[in-house]
Formats: sequence, structure tokens, C-alpha cells
Amino acid sequence: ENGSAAAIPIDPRFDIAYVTPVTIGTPPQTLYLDFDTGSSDLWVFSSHTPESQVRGQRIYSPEKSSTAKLLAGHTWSILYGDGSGSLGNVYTDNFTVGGVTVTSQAVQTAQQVSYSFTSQSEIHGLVGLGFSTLNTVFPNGQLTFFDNAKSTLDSPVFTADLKWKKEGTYDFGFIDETKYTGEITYLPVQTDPGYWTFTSSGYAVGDGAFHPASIVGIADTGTSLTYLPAEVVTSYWGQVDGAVDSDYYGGYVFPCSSKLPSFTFGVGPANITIPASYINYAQITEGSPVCFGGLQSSSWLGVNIWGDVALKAAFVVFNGANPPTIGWAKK
Ligand SMILES: CSC[C@H](NC(=O)[C@H](Cc1ccccc1)OC(=O)N1CCC(N)CC1)C(=O)N[C@@H](CC1CCCCC1)[C@@H](O)COc1ccncc1
Repeated sequence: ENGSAAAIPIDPRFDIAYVTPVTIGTPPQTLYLDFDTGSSDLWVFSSHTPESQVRGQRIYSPEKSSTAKLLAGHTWSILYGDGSGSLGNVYTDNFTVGGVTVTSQAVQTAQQVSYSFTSQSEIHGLVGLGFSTLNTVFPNGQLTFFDNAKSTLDSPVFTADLKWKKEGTYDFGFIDETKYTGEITYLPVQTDPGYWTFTSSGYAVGDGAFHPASIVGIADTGTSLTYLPAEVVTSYWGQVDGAVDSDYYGGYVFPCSSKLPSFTFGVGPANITIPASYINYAQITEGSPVCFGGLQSSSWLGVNIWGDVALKAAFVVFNGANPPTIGWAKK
């Protein structure tokens, strides 16, 4: 059956990531995980994670679950775009989110996590919602929660309704018409190598002219900002007094007092507008007059990423039918 779960911003000051409550095992153990359409491993802090690497995170203890089974001889190791990473071994167990249960979900238990995970006490692991081809478990790749749950859902879809500095929702199996306005525009998805890759039809800065373009990028709930081609972000920040692309700060920064334009991106014949407030991502440090931009260049990444700064401006349908498509609606 279908389900619905909260997407909770982990920091009230700026939307660096969103976590969602899940239960694992018997009796159920509750953890808060980062649902990430940009990867396909479901991994958790666990009783196998060295205590020196655990700092306040909740952990999953398979030895306390009567339904946990070790997936003997299987290991995993993942590296994310920001250089963070983790590795470990694999169990199967009951996994429930928002009322949707998968009875033998591969749950990857961390035996090592990088410092950026140790230092982020609100993230107890990740739920990968990319295509299962990206799963890193060796020697046999495992299916994502969504791939396992699909056949039990009314419709093989999940939707993301992320919000600016507020709690949003992930829905599984149905499309909630009250969460968007107008029509949903569906676009084809390129499933190789395994991201939700689609092509945007162009962009506009503020209420300036629309520039038709084909911008191939991934819809990624696990990425805080939005990373687009240099010529796009240069034309955006060129409209902001005092904005500079700073090597020191690692991206475009601007005087917090400067006025920002909105940013509109094309989705087929339709478009989504990201309000200026979403692009004023955060002060460099508490009280600083320097602010960090929510739109950054993708040139160092090798892939354009529509991250949370863009996704929270829309209602997004991840349609896992064959062939998969991605739907965008205003809200
Ligand atoms: C543009 S890929 C960088 C991106 N990681 C981010 O977006 C992190 C997220 C974060 C970091 C620390 C705490 C909380 C959240 O946040 C920042 O990097 N920033 C936010 C704050 C800002 N001041 C600086 C920049 C990234 O690897 N995502 C992956 C998932 C992510 C990994 C880190 C933990 C949270 C989930 C994933 O979807 C995309 O994997 C790849 C993308 C492209 N090829 C390979 C992998």
C-alpha cells in the first residue's frame, strides 16, 4: 500500500539536508535518514560503526533484531560528490517508511564513515532513491527501497515536496493533487549511469528574457545547492551587486544586503521559478555580511545537479514505470 513521510530540514537556519524517519527490524528501531535520489545505497550508522566515529547519531543494531539476516560475504563502499564516504557490510531486514514496508530490504551497516558524517549528528544514514544500477554492494548489487516497494504500491512512483526552511513530504505510490497547482509536465529520463537525469529546456534570470538551451542534469534530493553550467551561473550572478566567484569560499558569494533576482528553468514547454530567497543560501558564518549563493557552477563536478535549492521550488514526481519519467509542477 501507499505511504507518506516527512522531509525534515536538519538545520533551522538553512536547508543543508532533509531527513525522514524510518523503522528497521523487529522490534522496530527508528532512525532519521537522508533520502537521496543522487545515490542508490541504503546505509546506516550501526553497532558495527566504531564508537570514535559516532557522535550522537542513532544506530541500527542488527543483533537486536529477530528478523535481521547477515548477507554473508557482501561488502559496500561509497564516495559522494563532496568527498564524503562510508563502507561496511550488509544485512537484510524489515524496513518501513511512512507505512510502506519492505520485508527483506538490504540494509548496509557502516563499519567506517568519513568525518563529515561523524560531525553531522542529525543524519543517521542514507536511503538511496537512484536507480539500483548505482548500488555499490559487492559481489551482488542490491535493490533500492523504491525498487523493492514498487510492486506493492498503487502506482510505481514517489514524489518530493521539499520546502524552504520547513517540513515537506515524500509520498510513495500516489500523486497528491493538493500538493501542486496547474499541470505536471513529464520529461524523459536517461537512466544511464543511474541518476534521475533529464534535460531542462533553458533558463531566465529574474524577469529577463528566456534563454532556450538543453541543460542535461540530475534531480538530486541529496544535494543542498544547485550546480549549473558556468555560462548560466555567470549570467545570474552578473545581475547581483558585489557577487564574486571566490576561490577562498569555494563558490559565488555576495553581500548579504544585495538584492537577488529569481531564477527560472524550463521543463519542456513549462517552467519552474526559484524565488530569490532560496538562492540566498546562508551567511558564510553566523552574523557575516557575506552570503553564499545557492546557484553554483557545475564545472568542477562534470554533471549539472538540480539539488534542493531547485527541487523545493517544485512538486517533483519520480515515475519508476517503464520507461521512467520525471514530472515537474508549480506549487
Ligand atoms: C554536488 S555533489 C555534493 C553533494 N553534497 C552536498 O550537497 C552536501 C550535502 C551535505 C553535506 C553535509 C551535511 C549535510 C548535507 O552539501 C554540500 O556539499 N554543501 C552544502 C553547504 C554549502 N555551504 C557547501 C556545499 C553530494 O555529494 N550529494 C550526494 C549525497 C550527499 C552526500 C553527503 C551527505 C548527504 C548526502 C549525492 O546526492 C550526489 O552524489 C554524487 C553526485 C555526483 N557525482 C557523484 C556522487
